[in-house]
Amino acid sequence: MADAPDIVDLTITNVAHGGVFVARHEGRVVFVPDTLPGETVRARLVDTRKKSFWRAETLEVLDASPDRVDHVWSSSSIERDPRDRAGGAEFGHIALERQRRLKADVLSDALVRFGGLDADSPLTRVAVEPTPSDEGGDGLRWRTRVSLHVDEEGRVGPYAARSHRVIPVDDLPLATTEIADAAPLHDRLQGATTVDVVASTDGVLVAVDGAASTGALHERVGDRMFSLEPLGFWQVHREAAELLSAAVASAVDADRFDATAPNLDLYGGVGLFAATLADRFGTGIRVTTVEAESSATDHAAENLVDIVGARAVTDRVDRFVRAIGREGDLARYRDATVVLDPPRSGAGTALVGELAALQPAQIVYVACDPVALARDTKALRSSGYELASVRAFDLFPHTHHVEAVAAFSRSGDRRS
Ligand SMILES: C[S@@+](CC[C@H](N)C(=O)[O-])C[C@H]1O[C@@H](n2cnc3c(N)ncnc32)[C@H](O)[C@@H]1O
Repeated sequence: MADAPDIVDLTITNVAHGGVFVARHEGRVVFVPDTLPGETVRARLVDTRKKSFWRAETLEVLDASPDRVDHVWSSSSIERDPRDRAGGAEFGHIALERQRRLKADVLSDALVRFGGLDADSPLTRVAVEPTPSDEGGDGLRWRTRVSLHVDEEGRVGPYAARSHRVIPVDDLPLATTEIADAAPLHDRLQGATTVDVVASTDGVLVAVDGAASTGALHERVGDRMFSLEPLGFWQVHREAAELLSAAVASAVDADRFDATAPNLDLYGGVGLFAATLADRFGTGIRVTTVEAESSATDHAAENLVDIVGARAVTDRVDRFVRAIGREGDLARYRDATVVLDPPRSGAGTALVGELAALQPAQIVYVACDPVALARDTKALRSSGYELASVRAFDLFPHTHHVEAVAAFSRSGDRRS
């Protein structure tokens, strides 16, 4: 068989999960970055090993979408050789409004294809909401955490998309101004491998190879201060913690909330959503945060000290939930509210099934991956839960990422 030609002209038909777009070449799906539906691009086929799909890189736009704009980060521009385009702003060439519609399409499509929802269900028609300050804004200067890499010559920068090649850059336009100013973009850090730059209420911290100059950082959400490890998990957009906390608070159905039930904040980090529940329903509530990192749990215990019935547990969520099941004390959980905020891979079908077996009154799922949310939605729906609401937020402008908050209630329960 003759080799396929390297360079092809492709017409883009759709957006796919993961920040790439879909074209077809000789009947085969080709995933292409740096483009938009409706565009025709000249592209180089770069991965043709798989039978089911190939990958290509965009070299030139032959017929541009009206939603194409100059890239917000010149270091990622299509004018550059694909190998030299900085990663991390893969939607930066798209008008913000259109970025949000594309993210909504990916979420809707996932809920239908993997979540089993009807295509015409109103629950699949989710609008991706901007944060208050990004409304009408440019979607820049929001990142409070940036991880950079150092190459063998000591140059500091982000990786190129889908690569471990360090790209030296002059600016970090998605990062807050303090971070962009503090990042050692022009230094030579020979022998180092990573640089993390973190902005918190304590100022900006620059950590080379994970070495932080402080024991803890602090973040404010409303009237609450949270302490956390310098490089520990915290929501990345400067408005994310406040916005997600409000979204979780309003996703919880007050009629189903029982302050005396063993309520859970799973994948709890330093206790953000346990505090959300207490701020909405009073500091007399019972709530347990479960988190795998013991250092985060220590901070959670400190952060939740005013909540009389709060407990912070270090455990893997799957082990914790399985242990409840083994204890046979399931009845206590029938009145519980569960908030869960798993990492990108989602909670997983097995854990979701075990959680559903506890039959909590309601589950609020905070998701940073639409497909993982959709798969877990399917598992919850087949274990006796109904999807009651979904909201989505543009907490990662100019990237393909989207955050969603989904509320589930036990099927057959009636609101009182
Ligand atoms: C997306 S973060 C959410 C943290 C917290 N809800 C917040 O908003 O700040 C996910 C958290 O889950 C923790 N984690 C990851 N896998 C876990 C597991 N299997 N069991 C318990 N915690 C886990 C991580 O350490 C991280 O703190």
